[in-house]
Amino acid sequence: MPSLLDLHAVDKRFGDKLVLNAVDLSVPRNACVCVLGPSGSGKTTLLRVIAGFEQPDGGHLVLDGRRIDDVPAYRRNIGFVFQNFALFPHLSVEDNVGFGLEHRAATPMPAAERRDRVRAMIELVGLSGLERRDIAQISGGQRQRVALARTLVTEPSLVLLDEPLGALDANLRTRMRDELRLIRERLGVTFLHVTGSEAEALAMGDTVVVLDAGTIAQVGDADAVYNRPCSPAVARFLNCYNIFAGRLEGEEFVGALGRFAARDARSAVPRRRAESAPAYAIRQDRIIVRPADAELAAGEAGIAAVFVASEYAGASVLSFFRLDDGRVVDVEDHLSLRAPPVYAEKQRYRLVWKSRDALVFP
Ligand SMILES: Nc1ncnc2c1ncn2[C@@H]1O[C@H](COP(=O)(O)OP(=O)(O)OP(=O)(O)O)[C@@H](O)[C@H]1O
Repeated sequence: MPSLLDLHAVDKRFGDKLVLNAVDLSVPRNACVCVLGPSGSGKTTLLRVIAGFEQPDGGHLVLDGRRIDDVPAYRRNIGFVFQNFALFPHLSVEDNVGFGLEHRAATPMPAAERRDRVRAMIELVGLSGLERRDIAQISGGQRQRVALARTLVTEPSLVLLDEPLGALDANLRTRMRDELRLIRERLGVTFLHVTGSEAEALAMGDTVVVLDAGTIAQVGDADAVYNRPCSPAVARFLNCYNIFAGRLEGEEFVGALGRFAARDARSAVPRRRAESAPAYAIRQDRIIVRPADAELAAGEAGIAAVFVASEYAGASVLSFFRLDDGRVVDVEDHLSLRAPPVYAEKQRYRLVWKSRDALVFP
């Protein structure tokens, strides 16, 4: 089936700065595509260009088989959910949700039909009973739902969400992630969601797109992006890899940490970015902590390090080890797999991993 939205070589400049650089992107119908990128990578600009709030400086956009470059924002049938929700504080929940319908550019809708649509949408996002409340009298999570309902009630073909969970506290964010997914699936609408949170992108995206300084660095499902980041930069955004610099010498990766076999490491990493320096990456949860004098088995690599501290992170414990050159290596122990680790402070250990679990970026 043809995609709902296609961007072809889209550029956007602000002054001298190329903020979007030849962006090619396909958004399938009835899917959630999450764009993950650090602050300043161009996520909001990408959404604003798609919505029609900004004009691209190059390339073109196709929505539902139709070029939309010259279509004004209000006629694109694209919804936008802003990070700060942008609700009207002096209006009730119901009036906020109804606002979009009331001010439609096309023919006005009869009042009774409008009311039914608003009520149905309020029910869908789980806010029945709060219709008459002012925005100031509801919680952050409820405001989030109002913002979503206000966008969805106009039946857009595509909904753009700009860090929609960024204003919520951590607990609520996790709950709303599931809620958003369920609502999207129920309506069969397409979401293009941008976020700086790798957890959010991996949990919500049927497709995850990694944006690095205005360029698409990788596109894949969550599993592919998480397990096979295509560059050190992507691995860094994922926040779950220890990354070491060095160079490839024959079948070994050589760096300040020593020499590691790269032959059976997963060195066939796709598409090396021309500007990225060689690197060796090992996921935090692939490292096993052994006594300092433990021997390495065949196919294993390891380094000596001193335990510094641990911190609980919900279902896992993150432990920090200092290497001889001062750098810190993070080790993650999933509590579903192992008992909580007990490491002695300032004690020396050997951090061990299977060479084949390492990623080598030549
Ligand atoms: N209207 C503008 N005029 C000039 N520069 C801009 C404008 N809007 C954005 N920029 C610049 O473009 C770059 C990308 O900004 P953008 O807001 O798209 O990034 P982002 O990935 O959404 O960041 P964040 O996660 O911090 O919101 C930044 O360097 C920003 O300063």
